[in-house]
Amino acid sequence: MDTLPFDGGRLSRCADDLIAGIRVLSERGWTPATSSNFSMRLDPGHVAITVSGRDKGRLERDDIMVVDLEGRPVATSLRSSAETLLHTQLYARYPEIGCVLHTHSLVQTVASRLFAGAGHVHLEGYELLKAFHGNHTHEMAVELPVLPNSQDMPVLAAQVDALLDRQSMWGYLIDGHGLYAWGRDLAEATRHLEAFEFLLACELELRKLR
Ligand SMILES: CSCCC(=O)C(=O)COP(=O)(O)O
Ligand SMILES: [Zn+2]
Repeated sequence: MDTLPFDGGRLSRCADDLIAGIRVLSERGWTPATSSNFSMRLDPGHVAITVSGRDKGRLERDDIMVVDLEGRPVATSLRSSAETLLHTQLYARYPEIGCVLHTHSLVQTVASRLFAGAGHVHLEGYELLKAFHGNHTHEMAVELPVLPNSQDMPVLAAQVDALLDRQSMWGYLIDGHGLYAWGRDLAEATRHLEAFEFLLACELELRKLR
């Protein structure tokens, strides 16, 4: 019997953790209509990622597969997320990244439309900015980029790479699409995702009141 090029036990543990975390996000309504995709680093060269087209609120172990850092399936005939390249480009670029989360919440999608013209959402003055790794005060600003949407993943990935060449960041919006957020592990990526969601909701509320 051939041996797998990754640790099967680690895959099972990652899949279980990922599925439990995704279920919480899905129960909040952040993964409508099979949207969204999620991944976790297995080892320096392999990533566990959701299979394309699955209902992300009802994932089972078989809905998580393995790809290499170029997004090629490993030891499976399943098709990984259509947006796999947006995950693997982050793992390939930053060895410290351990988890990438992508959701399509109402708040994220509305905000992406509203701020697409500006190209970013300016987040400043919020205590919750301290939720982002490396931030220690509310007296700072975070620019959350908003990229034009595309069905061409290499085009989108090139836009993300160009941004990462200029600024350090923990996430970005795609216009009319959703949010990508990441972190060193599942807990940190989830915290970043939740912080972006909350801060975007604040910005939308402020728009209504002004
Ligand atoms: C039905 S949502 C359209 C695709 C998308 O944006 C998404 O997040 C889910 O795609 P996947 O291939 O990862 O299921
Ligand atoms: Zn998507």
